[in-house]
Amino acid sequence: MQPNAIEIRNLRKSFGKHEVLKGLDLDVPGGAIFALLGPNGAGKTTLIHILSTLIAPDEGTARVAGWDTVRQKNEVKRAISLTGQFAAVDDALTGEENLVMIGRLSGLSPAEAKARAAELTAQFELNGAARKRVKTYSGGMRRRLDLAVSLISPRPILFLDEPTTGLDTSSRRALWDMILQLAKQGITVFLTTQYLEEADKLANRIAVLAAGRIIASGTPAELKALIGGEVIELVNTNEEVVHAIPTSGQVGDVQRKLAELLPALPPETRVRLRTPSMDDVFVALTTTAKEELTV
Ligand SMILES: Nc1ncnc2c1ncn2[C@@H]1O[C@H](COP(=O)(O)OP(=O)(O)OP(=O)(O)O)[C@@H](O)[C@H]1O
Repeated sequence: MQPNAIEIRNLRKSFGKHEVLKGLDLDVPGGAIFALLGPNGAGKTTLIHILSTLIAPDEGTARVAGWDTVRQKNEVKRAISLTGQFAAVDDALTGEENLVMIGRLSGLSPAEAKARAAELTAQFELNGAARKRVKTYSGGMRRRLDLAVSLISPRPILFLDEPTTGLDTSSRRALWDMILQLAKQGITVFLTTQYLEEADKLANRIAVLAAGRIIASGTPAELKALIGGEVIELVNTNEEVVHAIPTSGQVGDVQRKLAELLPALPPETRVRLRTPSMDDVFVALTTTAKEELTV
């Protein structure tokens, strides 16, 4: 088994009095396509910014590729690609010129940069557009170029912040295929999305961020079991649900799942078992996400 690509422990972040992340714990296995689901303002981008060293947490730790995001920033940066952040695409240049320029900035020779640009324009189906200025690109082409640019020098972990927001269905599916191909090459993909369907199609691990906490996590099948199975809810003294864990409801399964969590739980945590609905699980998600759920 590969080690975890990302390990987050008790991560907290506030902006002024607004507490955005309220003590996150999360592991992302190496080689996974991991989807972080959550409504607008849940803190998804904030978490990506912490993981990619752009901002520091107030408390807790995050390790990316084994490196601490505060104390070992440079090592983290060398292990990750971040779409649309480190690599600013210049609208006045063509797609190819952008790729060559970023290739040169990443230390490739002119010939290597040209070769890598050609490879990436083919991989991201931008052949026809490579010689056109980026300002003439559609939203889908622009996203594909962003992704290509971030992959000029391949890194083991790729962050994609809402990669398909605003894209039409066919562009979205084309981008999903490309993300799946990257995962086949062994890249760990950490993406955020507001679309449950997207997480379901792409990801092998999903976590739902709402009100500053991970309210549910697991494989897509486990999350779906939340709809039809039972849910163990762990509730803190403020009546907040701190964990929602899918279970068959049988005594052995409940016992095993509680035993796994027990060492990390404050003793005053209360346990309840309930029949879930999709609305319960994704209660904090946006209307858009809820529409996707009913498709
Ligand atoms: N630099 C900042 N200063 C003040 N508040 C901020 C800052 N960055 C984010 N926030 C606030 O933190 C909250 C979480 O924002 P964030 O962008 O992380 O959410 P998100 O889940 O990515 O949302 P979206 O889906 O809308 O992109 C929001 O209420 C936002 O207004």
